[in-house]
Amino acid sequence: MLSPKLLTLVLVVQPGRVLLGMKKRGFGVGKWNGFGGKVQPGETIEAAAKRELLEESGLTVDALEKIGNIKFEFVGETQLLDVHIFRADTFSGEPTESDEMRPQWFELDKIPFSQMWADDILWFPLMLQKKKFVGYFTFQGHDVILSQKLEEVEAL
Ligand SMILES: CCc1c(NC2CC2)nc(N)nc1N1CCCCC1
Repeated sequence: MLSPKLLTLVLVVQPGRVLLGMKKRGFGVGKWNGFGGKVQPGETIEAAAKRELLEESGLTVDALEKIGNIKFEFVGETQLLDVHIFRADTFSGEPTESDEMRPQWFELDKIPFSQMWADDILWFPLMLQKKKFVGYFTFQGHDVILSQKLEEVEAL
């Protein structure tokens, strides 16, 4: 079995709103999502999360809070995706469009879940309540969830 592919995802949250990016190319193009991507060899997961956030949104963060870990299996593919999810409540800089992402603030009652990965509507409420969670999703293609496990945890 291949080792899981490590990925990062950062949600920047301010009172009453969350920053999402419209993915302009590559994996998940056309979806709103947090900011993230691959962990490079020799890089910590947290350093990768900060790097990807800066590259994709122009924002710099001091503190990232580990809030979730979700593993994704796609039927017919051997590589598991292992997404480490972080929340940032403070940042510096201005959200800036990049080659990858077009950032936009969304009020918490207007999150565009129909244009996001199908898992997001399930764990966003936990993230917004500052709960910690672990999950395992089996997808058929990119849109159909065949099985899911999502549980709150005391610590990650
Ligand atoms: C792992 C894919 C994925 C996802 N679920 C997909 C159906 C499996 N959900 C959300 N929000 N972000 C995801 N990535 C965050 C890290 C960068 C790549 C996209």
